[in-house]
Amino acid sequence: VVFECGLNCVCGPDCVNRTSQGELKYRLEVFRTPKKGWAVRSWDYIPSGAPVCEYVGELMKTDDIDTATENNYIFDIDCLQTMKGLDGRERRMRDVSLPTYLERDDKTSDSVPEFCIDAGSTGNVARFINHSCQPNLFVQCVLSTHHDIKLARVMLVAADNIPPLKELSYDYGYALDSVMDPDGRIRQMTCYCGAPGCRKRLF
Ligand SMILES: C[S@@+](CC[C@H](N)C(=O)[O-])C[C@H]1O[C@@H](n2cnc3c(N)ncnc32)[C@H](O)[C@@H]1O
Repeated sequence: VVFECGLNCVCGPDCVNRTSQGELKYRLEVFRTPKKGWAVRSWDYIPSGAPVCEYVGELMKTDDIDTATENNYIFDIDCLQTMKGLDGRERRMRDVSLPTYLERDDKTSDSVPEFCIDAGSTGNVARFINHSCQPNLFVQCVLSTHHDIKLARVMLVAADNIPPLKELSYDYGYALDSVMDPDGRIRQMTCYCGAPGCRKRLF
């Protein structure tokens, strides 16, 4: 998690610890793909490590999402699960020692994200960024005005130097067979990311 200055800090908007805040720095274009619907690319070169855009939408309790209606624009705020190694977006933190308040325990209440961002009816360009099994963006949780990790802001950050017009993508982080329809049947979605090591399915 990145801690940035925010509304409660006495520094101003020019503070260097507000890297992910402010306007979009790159000219992003939404374009149509043959198999994945809409997608996003940048007209500008994006250097590795640069924050590209925030995933913006309506903050919702995950339990309040209507699962009967298809909505492709839900982003689970799974920073806590990722850090605790609870089937989060990536399991890279598993062998890293965590602060005691994050130590893994058996409480199942923390095993699923409590909140999500629903960009179905309102959002920004981030809602059109597709999944790739070999992505050029990564998900970075950011805390600024508060320190509640369950409500962290979600930034998409360049994982590589990205040349102009290359499609932007991040790993949606689904475990295979983890998505069910309202009747409890496993849903599957074919992945068309085209990466050499493609897992062939989003979920
Ligand atoms: C957040 S939206 C991304 C924008 C979407 N392509 C659109 O046209 O609005 C997520 C949806 O895009 C599609 N999608 C994203 N990445 C994909 C991929 N690698 N292969 C196939 N479909 C993908 C799936 O339909 C997915 O549910």
